[in-house]
Amino acid sequence: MKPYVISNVGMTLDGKLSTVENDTRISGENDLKRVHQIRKDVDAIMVGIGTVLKDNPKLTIHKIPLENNKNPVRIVVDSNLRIPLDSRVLNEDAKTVIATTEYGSLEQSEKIKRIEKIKELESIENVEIIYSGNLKVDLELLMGKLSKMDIKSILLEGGGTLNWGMFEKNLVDEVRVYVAPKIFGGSNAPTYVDGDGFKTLEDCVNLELIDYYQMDEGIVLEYFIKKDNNQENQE
Ligand SMILES: NC(=O)C1=CN([C@@H]2O[C@H](COP(=O)(O)OP(=O)(O)OC[C@H]3O[C@@H](n4cnc5c(N)ncnc54)[C@H](O)[C@@H]3O)[C@@H](O)[C@H]2O)C=CC1
Ligand SMILES: Nc1nc(O)c(N)c(N[C@@H]2O[C@H](COP(=O)(O)O)[C@@H](O)[C@H]2O)n1
Repeated sequence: MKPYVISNVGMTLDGKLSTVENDTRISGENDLKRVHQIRKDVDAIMVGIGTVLKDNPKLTIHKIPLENNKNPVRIVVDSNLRIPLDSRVLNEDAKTVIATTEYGSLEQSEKIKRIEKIKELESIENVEIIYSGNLKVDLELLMGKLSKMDIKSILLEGGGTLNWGMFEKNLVDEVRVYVAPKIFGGSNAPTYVDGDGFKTLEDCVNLELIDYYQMDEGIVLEYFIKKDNNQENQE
């Protein structure tokens, strides 16, 4: 069993998650409330280390009232333990899981030093390091481990590199995106799904539209991922 994964982003009409200079103001206030409602409905929120380094997000419920003082678990996918110790995701507002590799490109002695530093934070019992794969985090293995930790649902909040990793391995179940009526442009601006990309139509992910509605100045689109992708693409 793997957790149910909902992928959400706020993107421009040209699929950008930020400008080339990392201006990420895409969603309006109502859309951010919609995102925080999803945060409330899931067991965990997952991002890549690129997003932590660029945005320093809190990844808590703070745009709508928090009930029972219970934030979802925060998961940071971080192969080489680049997470700064003063990152907001390491504060005491919620539990944080750092998913890293057994052996990465990082010198083992350096990695051990970083683990020791993070373990000092573990004394406040809200940070846990889990290991899956080598060189980069094995996302399929990670999903199995998270499932065993009783994480049944995850909101995947990007960025483009991690989104690719999750789509490539067919680990996403549902997509909800806010599309702002803006064009950011720029081949170096992150898009919804970056990475290597699928090579042919036969390989790509197919989606089924389930709902769409206006929000702020943009539109929200909701899709299920078609799981019989290969069959679909060969018809
Ligand atoms: N508008 C929006 O809704 C959002 C915008 N963003 C933007 O996206 C940008 C960050 O995106 P990225 O730089 O692409 O970073 P990212 O957040 O996708 O993190 C990528 C990192 O994840 C790690 N990783 C480990 N194993 C992996 C695997 N198997 N597959 C993929 N990644 C793996 C790698 O260290 C990789 O560098 C920022 O500019 C941020 O502002 C991020 C989230 C939401
Ligand atoms: N849905 C959405 N719309 C935007 O316009 C955004 N810039 C983002 N960014 C994501 O939200 C994180 C910030 O979370 P906190 O408010 O700090 O809890 C950011 O890191 C992106 O993952 N999302």
